[in-house]
Amino acid sequence: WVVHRLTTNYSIAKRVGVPVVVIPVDPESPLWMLTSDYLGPFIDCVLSWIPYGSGSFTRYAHRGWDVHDKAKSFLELGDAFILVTTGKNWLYICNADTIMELLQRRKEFDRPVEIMGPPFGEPNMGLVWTECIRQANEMLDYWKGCPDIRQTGKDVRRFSLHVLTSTGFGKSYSFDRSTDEVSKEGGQLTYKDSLSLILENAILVMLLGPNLLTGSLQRFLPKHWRLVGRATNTFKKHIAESIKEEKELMAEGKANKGNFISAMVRASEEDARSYDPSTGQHSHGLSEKEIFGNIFVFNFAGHDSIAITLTYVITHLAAHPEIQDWIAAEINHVCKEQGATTYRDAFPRLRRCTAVVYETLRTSTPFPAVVKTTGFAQRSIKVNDKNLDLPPGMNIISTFPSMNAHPRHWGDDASTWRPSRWISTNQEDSSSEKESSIFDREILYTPPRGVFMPWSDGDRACPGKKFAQVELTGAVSALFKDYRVEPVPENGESMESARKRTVDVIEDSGMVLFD
Ligand code: HEM
Repeated sequence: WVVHRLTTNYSIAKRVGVPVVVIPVDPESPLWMLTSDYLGPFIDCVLSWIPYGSGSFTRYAHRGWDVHDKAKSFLELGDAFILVTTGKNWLYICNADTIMELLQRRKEFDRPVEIMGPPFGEPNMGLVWTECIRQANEMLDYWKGCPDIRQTGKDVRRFSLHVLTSTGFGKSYSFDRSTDEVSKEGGQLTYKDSLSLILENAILVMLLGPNLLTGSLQRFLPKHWRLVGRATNTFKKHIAESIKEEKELMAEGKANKGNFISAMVRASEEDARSYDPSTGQHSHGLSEKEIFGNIFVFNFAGHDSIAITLTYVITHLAAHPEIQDWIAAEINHVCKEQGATTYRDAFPRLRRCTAVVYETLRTSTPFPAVVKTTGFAQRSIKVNDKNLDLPPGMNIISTFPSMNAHPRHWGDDASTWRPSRWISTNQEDSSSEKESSIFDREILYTPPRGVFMPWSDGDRACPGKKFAQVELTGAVSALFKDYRVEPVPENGESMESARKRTVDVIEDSGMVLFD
């Protein structure tokens, strides 16, 4: 079967006219997804003893291979190549124009799965800013009490969860770690506990589905799965109550609560009142199930993405004390000397802090690719001057880590983490600018369209882009205003070698399905 699939897919791929690489597995198979993290290193080890070891299997069979490979494959094979697997054929693209075209021709190259984004308006950004500064300061207070911090991951996830519960649901929690051990056995789960359990077990929830976890067969499931089922039920109840409250406020003509769920309920109610004269149809607004789905997507998409990026930011900064001083000078100027602390005053001026976030997303992006499909039809796409005819059922991958590391766009030091590449200084010295400091004349670089897209682009781009920029810039400014981070040296190790080890840890990091 494997040989039959591979030869069929290979002959289809060959006709497209770009280089072809073959791997004898299906990266989309659930079995391979669950086992590849464990089997991958073992297979690598076995294959390294035979001549085939340096070939395509070890290089391309792991999920997230492009995170480590960066631009190498594209420098060797050109801007497009096809990975033939026992499942689909995957066309990998590292070309800004082609990627933009793919994202814009949405009707032809849709996403394999449809999901809808909730509203992310500018009015909510002040709330995001206030909450992320508060959470970052409380996280800092907690860290100040620790002799050294061996693991930031858990704390940063807590930070990100709290920003979501506050902005999404109007529930503000203190960072306090002593409330970690809530009674999850018999007692009532809070909104935060249930959301946290769902997010930590999101793969389980998606694989088994909420119906199985909460239905009549629930009592036959393992204890932990039952707890996740209980969390799913409780979460739904909290959302239902919140929707009801918001509708009552609306009916009484009262102001909304200023969080995402209320924004979504109101947008949905307005939509339900609208009438489309061209079709003669009234819109139905969003059902409770759809609002629940949107809230889940909002939380799922906004949780780990922030936690992963902030973890990388802190780790990069630990290896680069000079950049900590560079951003501290800006934070000092904007927040202390100029007294700008609000979203409107401070965020647009903290360009160096944003540059640190962008440079981290460039070198260690949490979303390595956007996947499109040709669907049921034959499509064509241009890569440089060549038109490629693509067969139905082919996946097309725009690989961000490769684009982000390509010397064509980022120069010879593309693989170096250097936030200053994002900042230029306006040299003009008009009379009104004489008083202004260097910080006020700095400009944040905007790369050409299609070159830097951690949030994707086009009409299916991340709706949380601004949310993420505000939250991450706010967190960096709060954490590094008065404090510095440095690696903890191991026995007898110099600080220089500890910093080098920190960079190695980043280089060695990658994607895993479970931790
Ligand atoms: C550094 C942080 C983030 C990055 C790099 C990021 C990146 C992305 C990307 C690349 C997509 C498109 C995925 C695809 O097309 O397959 C996406 C979708 C999405 N993101 Fe983000 N995101 C971030 C933070 C957030 C935050 C904070 C939120 C919400 C608070 C959020 C909400 C969403 C939602 C709801 C979608 C799905 C949109 C849809 O289906 O139309 N994201 N994100």
